[in-house]
Amino acid sequence: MKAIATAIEGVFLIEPKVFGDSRGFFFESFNQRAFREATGTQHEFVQDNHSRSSRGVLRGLHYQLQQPQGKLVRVVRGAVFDVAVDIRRSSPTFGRWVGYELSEENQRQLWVPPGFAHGFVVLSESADFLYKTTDYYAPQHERSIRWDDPSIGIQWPDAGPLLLSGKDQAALLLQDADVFT
Ligand SMILES: Cc1cn([C@H]2C[C@H](O)[C@@H](COP(=O)(O)OP(=O)(O)O[C@H]3O[C@@H](C)C(=O)[C@@H](O)[C@H]3O)O2)c(=O)[nH]c1=O
Repeated sequence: MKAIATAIEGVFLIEPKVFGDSRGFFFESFNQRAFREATGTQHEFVQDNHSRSSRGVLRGLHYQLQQPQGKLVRVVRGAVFDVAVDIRRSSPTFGRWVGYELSEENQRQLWVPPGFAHGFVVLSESADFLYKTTDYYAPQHERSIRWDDPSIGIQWPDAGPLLLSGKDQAALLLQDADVFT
């Protein structure tokens, strides 16, 4: 696998080594030793999640204020534009975002460390989104920042009419949200 540094330190775009042959393909979708070496971290993953969404579904921007989760995310069907926003107040990149298309075709993964808000929008008819997390789901600590917060200025690609959960429609602006120190 190849871990490509992004504009935000600690966030990596990961390209697995894919072995194609006449039967199809094979790749290691997660290898703890390779992941730790590539990212320089010692994280342990404790939960795997799978969501399915249709075109225009936007989930985000989510984080857990306590029990913050690092997330290793990928798409096994369809395509999404996936975004990580640095919400660590003391970080030199506080409020900055990076975004990448992750798809069934490019088989890319994004490593979103703890301390970031995360979200994605679905670009294909449907998308199956898989991710590993470094801490357990803790709904009482869940928070959501507005996907269109002008102070963050994420340049979302056009995905047609958007569909958000009630929770995400009621999300806060970054300036009003509790974030990490
Ligand atoms: C995230 C999560 C949800 N749930 C339940 C709660 C709820 O009834 C249902 C749907 O939850 P949500 O609406 O929060 O799902 P969703 O909007 O997909 O939330 C996810 O969005 C992406 C962007 C992330 O980064 C994730 O960490 C997570 O916050 O699933 C769990 O049981 N465990 C979990 O880990």
